[in-house]
Amino acid sequence: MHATRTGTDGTELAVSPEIGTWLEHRSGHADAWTAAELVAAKRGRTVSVVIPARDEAETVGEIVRTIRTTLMEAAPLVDELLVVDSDSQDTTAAVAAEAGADVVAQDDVLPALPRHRGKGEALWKGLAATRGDLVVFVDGDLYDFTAAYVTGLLGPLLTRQGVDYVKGFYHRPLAEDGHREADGGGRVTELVARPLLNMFWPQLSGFVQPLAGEYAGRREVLEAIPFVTHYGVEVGHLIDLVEWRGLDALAQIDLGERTHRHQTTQALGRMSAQIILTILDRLERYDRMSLSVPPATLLAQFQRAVTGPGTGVERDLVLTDLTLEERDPLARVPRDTGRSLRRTA
Ligand SMILES: O=c1ccn([C@@H]2O[C@H](COP(=O)(O)OP(=O)(O)O)[C@@H](O)[C@H]2O)c(=O)[nH]1
Ligand SMILES: O=C(O)[C@@H](COP(=O)(O)O)O[C@H]1O[C@H](CO)[C@@H](O)[C@H](O)[C@H]1O
Repeated sequence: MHATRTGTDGTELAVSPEIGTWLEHRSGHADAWTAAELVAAKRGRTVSVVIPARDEAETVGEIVRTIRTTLMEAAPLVDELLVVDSDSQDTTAAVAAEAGADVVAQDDVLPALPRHRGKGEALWKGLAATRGDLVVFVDGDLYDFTAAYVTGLLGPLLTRQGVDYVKGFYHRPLAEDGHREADGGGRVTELVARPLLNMFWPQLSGFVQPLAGEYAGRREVLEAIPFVTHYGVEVGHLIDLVEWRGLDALAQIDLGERTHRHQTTQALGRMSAQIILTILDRLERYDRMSLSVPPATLLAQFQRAVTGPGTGVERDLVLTDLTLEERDPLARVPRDTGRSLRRTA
């Protein structure tokens, strides 16, 4: 990829040489490795896959079956497959178990700790409940998941030196109600995360999908960083890791195309606010900005009235507490490490 472009006024624009070099040698494609090659590359290391799932009964079963049949039975690449049931109100847990996953309720992991809600909480609990040396995170709402998602993310971790964390990237169509916009997905990425990361952590500007829900890392690194409990978890990881390990310890892999269940615009508004608050928190944490007045954390949204007049604007008021909560690095949390994994040669 030529990391230069001509600006609107004809001037030559270019990403920094660091980004250009990183794009060249820390980006790759999922097809670069076969499962058999990665099994041979394990050399005693074990692999866990964690799927956070809240009300994903429609899609989680196929994802689990794909991993179990192709990456556990046909090739012993994945040693542990865990679905974290994150307060589902549907049959997610039963569907996942039937398809062959281990299943744990989010609140049943480290139950003595205070409870939190959110995706990051599900991921942190999944990390705590597994033992693999390498951990792969895959969302449970994917419609076109393939085993290459997992082999692609594991490739750099099993075959490259110095890589601690690998993000997936893909084309993200916006497909809903029979309408499909080829690259309309990743709305929070394009409208919120990418602009802010480019402004404040330009070294991360080479990530095609900084919010991708498919990524993998080395356990000792994943257990050394905090997990924001809500949707700020991905952006929090990227900032914390680039500050701690440096850009060269991060990689990204082309996984092709990804379609998933899309949330409403208002839900993405809440997600955006959580991501913005996470970035503001990191700006202060890394001494890049000091806010004389801390941001408010109550989000007021308005939706078409279903309960009749009450707000004076003929709409229902939806209030969300966006207080940033995060789990400490798991390495600091005493826990039963009794569960071990069979280590293959
Ligand atoms: O509190 C939560 C919120 C989300 N998720 C899961 O995290 C993944 C990504 O969440 P979502 O699809 O809501 O985010 P999006 O992909 O729309 O940004 C999905 O498997 C969700 O079921 C979860 O386990 N707990
Ligand atoms: O990338 C995005 O903009 C959002 C929303 O995606 P869509 O606009 O619904 O395709 O999805 C991602 O963001 C979440 C917050 O980081 C992640 O948890 C999701 O896994 C990821 O799909």
